[in-house]
Amino acid sequence: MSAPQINIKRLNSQDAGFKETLLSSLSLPMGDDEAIDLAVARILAQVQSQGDEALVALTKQFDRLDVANVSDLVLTRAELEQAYLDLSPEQKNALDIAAVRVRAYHEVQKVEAGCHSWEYVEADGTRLGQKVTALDRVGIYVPGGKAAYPSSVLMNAIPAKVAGVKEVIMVVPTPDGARNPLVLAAAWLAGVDQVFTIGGAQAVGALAYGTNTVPSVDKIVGPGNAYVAAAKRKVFGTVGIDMIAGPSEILILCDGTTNPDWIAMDLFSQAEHDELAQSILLCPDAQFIERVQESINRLLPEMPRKKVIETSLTNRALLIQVQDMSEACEIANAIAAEHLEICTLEPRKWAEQIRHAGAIFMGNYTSESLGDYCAGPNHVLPTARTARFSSPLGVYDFIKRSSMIEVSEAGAQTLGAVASTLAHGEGLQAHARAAEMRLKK
Ligand SMILES: NC(=O)c1ccc[n+]([C@@H]2O[C@H](COP(=O)([O-])OP(=O)(O)OC[C@H]3O[C@@H](n4cnc5c(N)ncnc54)[C@H](O)[C@@H]3O)[C@@H](O)[C@H]2O)c1
Ligand SMILES: N[C@H](CO)Cc1c[nH]c[nH+]1
Ligand SMILES: [Zn+2]
Repeated sequence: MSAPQINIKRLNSQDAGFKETLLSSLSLPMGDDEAIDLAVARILAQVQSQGDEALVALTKQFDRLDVANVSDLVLTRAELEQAYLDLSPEQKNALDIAAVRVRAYHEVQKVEAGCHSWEYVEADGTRLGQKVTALDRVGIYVPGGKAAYPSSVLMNAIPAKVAGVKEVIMVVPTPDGARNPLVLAAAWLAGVDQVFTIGGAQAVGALAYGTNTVPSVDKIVGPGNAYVAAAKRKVFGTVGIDMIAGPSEILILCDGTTNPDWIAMDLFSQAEHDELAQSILLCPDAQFIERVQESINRLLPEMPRKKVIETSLTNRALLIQVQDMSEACEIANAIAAEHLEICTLEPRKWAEQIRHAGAIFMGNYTSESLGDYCAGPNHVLPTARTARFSSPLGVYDFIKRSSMIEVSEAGAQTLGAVASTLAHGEGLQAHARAAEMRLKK
């Protein structure tokens, strides 16, 4: 019996109106849905006014977890450690290796991405510089509605700890009370300081405003669904946020030299996250696109998450025939995908033409899924075309900079004259006088 045909939208870059059709098929940034916005505003107000009591009620309502007291939503460090100790040797080893690799990458990032203080001294002795300090306390949101994400625990907590954040507070929903042992173990391994089993907008509200039990934080990071995204947008200003990371995306550029089964499975790998996830293939070879479609049809029925994958592929995926690889790169820059795989003979050559992508995976052996778990770079990445202006979560998200200025007596003479002239020009006499008073008579 032949495999059922999965209906995936086909486009050709030569079609009339291709660019418009493509752009209108891409994901929109999350958090713009009016009904969700309203629901989230109510939840945040409830958390702000009722604190712990609201957390208990909302966790019962949305996660079907009925606890008598908010203390039942707290996980102790001992529980986290026990979860780690109870892992199978294989799981422990995999988690350890992933944590070591993620830490190593972010240690290098801390040095190379300018996450250190610096200063220089001018000829007259004036010192100027930048002081870098880690945030005091951050909240990490670990999604848990449709799947459990131990890898996201590592990706959020490790860079925070590498940056020097003293307190990392984690929230993770446990629908129906189901705690994922790998999530708890990852929290222990990454050095998370406190964990609360709460999720959604109520968890974001608790971290932003604080309750008697949940401490308020300075910044909230981590991906989540539309409720989490809307809540993060709303609390921004009270606390910092990293970005609004939406449903997963993968864009594959392939010259037709890769095993089509590999391409099909890589498309599945992001589609299986969410019905709203988006998988796109750009390829100049029409016959190869047919072979990928055949692989999809044959491989999908054996996937445990085939329902989610099929919905995502039929509603959101695109198989696009392009003129050549150069055009594929141009289109990839317009899409600005979260994950970009370049499955070609000369991946580095094409990567040079890419300006916009959250993460670029080069070569046939670099499946995106390696990056999700253990390559080392962060898997929390900009989605919905925001890679045009934002970057992966990193050590730099957990630090801030203060400008340092120490003007010498000699420096005050030259700078004082300049400041005085400009201040008078702005009509700000006190500014001028403050500079002039320091001038030698
Ligand atoms: N970019 C990344 O790094 C990354 C990593 C992992 C997951 N993801 C994405 O994160 C998302 C995770 O979503 P999820 O749903 O699995 O978990 P989630 O933890 O983000 O959301 C679950 C919470 O949503 C709230 N909620 C659900 N329905 C609600 C309703 N009707 N009203 C109010 N609140 C409601 C509940 O409080 C629940 O605890 C997926 O889109 C996935 O693709 C992204
Ligand atoms: N691909 C997700 C980010 O879009 C991250 C992830 C976690 N686990 C598996 N995948
Ligand atoms: Zn993934």
